[in-house]
Amino acid sequence: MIEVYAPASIGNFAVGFDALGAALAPIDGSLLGDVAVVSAAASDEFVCSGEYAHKLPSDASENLAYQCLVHFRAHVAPDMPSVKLELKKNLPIGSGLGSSACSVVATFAALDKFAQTNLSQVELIELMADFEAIVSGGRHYDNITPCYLGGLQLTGDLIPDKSIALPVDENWYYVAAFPGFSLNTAKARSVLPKELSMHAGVEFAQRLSAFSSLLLTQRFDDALSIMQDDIAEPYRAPLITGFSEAKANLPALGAEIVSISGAGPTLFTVCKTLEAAEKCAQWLAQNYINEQGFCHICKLDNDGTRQLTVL
Ligand SMILES: Nc1ncnc2c1ncn2[C@@H]1O[C@H](COP(=O)(O)OP(=O)(O)O)[C@@H](O)[C@H]1O
Ligand SMILES: N[C@@H](CCOP(=O)(O)O)C(=O)O
Repeated sequence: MIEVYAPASIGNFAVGFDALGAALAPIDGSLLGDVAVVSAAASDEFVCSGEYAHKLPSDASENLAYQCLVHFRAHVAPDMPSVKLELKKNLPIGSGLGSSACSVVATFAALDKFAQTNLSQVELIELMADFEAIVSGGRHYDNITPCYLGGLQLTGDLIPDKSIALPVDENWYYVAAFPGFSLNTAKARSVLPKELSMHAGVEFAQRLSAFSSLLLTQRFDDALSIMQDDIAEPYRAPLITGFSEAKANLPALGAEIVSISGAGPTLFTVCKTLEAAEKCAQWLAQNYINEQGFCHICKLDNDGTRQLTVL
């Protein structure tokens, strides 16, 4: 049996629409992500369990993890012995935490290990991105590569091997608050403008390249000072009840920045101290999340996707 965990991630990371993403590790040691378990069976079967399984279509053929298994058997490893695939769906759907990417990454990574197909990193990343694109309304790697590789990843087709890891200040804390309602990624992409002005395009390129260079040269405070999303946040904020209030209130509690995680409705902050992160988390618990929501103080998950059990 192979059991693989894939962590939640913050797509866009404010300055890198579709190009920057970070994997999350709650500091309380809990696992925030999906798990795929592959074991030998008499014939191929699929089971979806976990807290959010009931939010997914009951027909297995509509579950991305099952679709990954069907593709893997047909096109990657036709000789693989029959398997039982169990997806433990621990992340809410349409949350802005890279939920669909988590399922796809955990499943392909587990199947690759079980069948010993030894796909290259780039082959796996491409396969994973193909499947996430089925539901998200666009092909982007900013959940896939941080989820798979861990850390903060600058990512895309133009980038050698699809991804470059960027350093962050080890003192930074990330508060991720899921308000408890869903926002479909494809819908949140549909409200974005189809074109950027020349000015906006130049500014986006400047901001992302400066942010990356500042991180790479350890100028972390300077990087934070330009961490802002002018590309997606202005269009998506109206879709997220409470986001504008949070953005207005959290800086006074020590949030260096407040932005939307992925397509939302999860929001995230970057804080320089645990004390500030705790104050932000408390405010968010009282003012942003409902009974179905949750809030985690996190560091980056630098391990990315990993095996939990091998039997
Ligand atoms: N294993 C899966 N995990 C998440 N979503 C899935 C899965 N299988 C199918 N889906 C469907 O894909 C869509 C994912 O919605 P999306 O808003 O892209 O989620 P997220 O942003 O959380 O990844 C939903 O319609 C959901 O029913
Ligand atoms: N770059 C994408 C990220 C979507 O992340 P998700 O977690 O909401 O699926 C976008 O902004 O659309």
